[in-house]
Amino acid sequence: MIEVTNLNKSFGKLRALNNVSFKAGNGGITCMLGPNGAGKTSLLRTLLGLMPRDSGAVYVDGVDPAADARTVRASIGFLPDQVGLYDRLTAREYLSYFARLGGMDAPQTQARVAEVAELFDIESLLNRRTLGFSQGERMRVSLARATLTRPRNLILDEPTRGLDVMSTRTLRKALLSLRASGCCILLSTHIMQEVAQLSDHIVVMARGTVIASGSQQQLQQASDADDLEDAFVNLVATAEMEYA
Ligand SMILES: Nc1ncnc2c1ncn2[C@@H]1O[C@H](COP(=O)(O)OP(=O)(O)OP(=O)(O)O)[C@@H](O)[C@H]1O
Repeated sequence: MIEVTNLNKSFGKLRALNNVSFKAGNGGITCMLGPNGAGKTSLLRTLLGLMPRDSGAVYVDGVDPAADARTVRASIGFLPDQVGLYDRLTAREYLSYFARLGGMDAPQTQARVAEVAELFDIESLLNRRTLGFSQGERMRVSLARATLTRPRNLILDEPTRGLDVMSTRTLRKALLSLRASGCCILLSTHIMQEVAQLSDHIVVMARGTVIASGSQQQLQQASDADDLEDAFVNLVATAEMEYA
């Protein structure tokens, strides 16, 4: 469970996060939607304690990342906006390394790597060095790493970038199965179809502020739109007009 209240973060004069508040519950998928520069990545980084906030409260399973970043990070699987693999390692070595870091012994590591490889359909990649992996292959290995330790919370920054239709479907299936197991999933994306198919709750951001939140139906009703894309465009346009 992730709870954010009145979160603020500025870079010099630029207010990247402006009184942001929302909740992402367990056993649910919360999708964060926003135009470029809305503050989505800044928000995710602040939640992990990777970036200090100026003010406001953040709790992940009741723990403040500013007070105990270690505990919070141990409870979160994170897919960052830039995924980096260790090029000299095979995908199996890479995943095993993180499993061991997460406290698994050798047999547990072997079993869990096999499970996530199946979940993200990367069995055929396991024995290849990650150097030269395609964007989609890198992404699937990174998603497998993010879920390795069965985190109670999963934070994904644009998880479908670079994925083809089949891989996107594999990801969708994996996320729904993680949701069913009670995981709190928070993801940022630009892809409306993904939000429409996955979200239990949507948080729309623009210019560092939450401008709307609710179910897809609630957002469409609030903005008098027939589909999510129109709702999003209407909400952002209204916020931009108010800002101007
Ligand atoms: N380290 C930083 N230093 C200065 N400005 C930053 C920094 N990180 C983010 N910003 C600025 O904060 C604002 C929010 O950026 P952020 O990356 O959080 O947006 P985003 O919603 O993730 O955008 P996108 O969809 O383009 O990835 C932008 O104006 C960005 O230029």
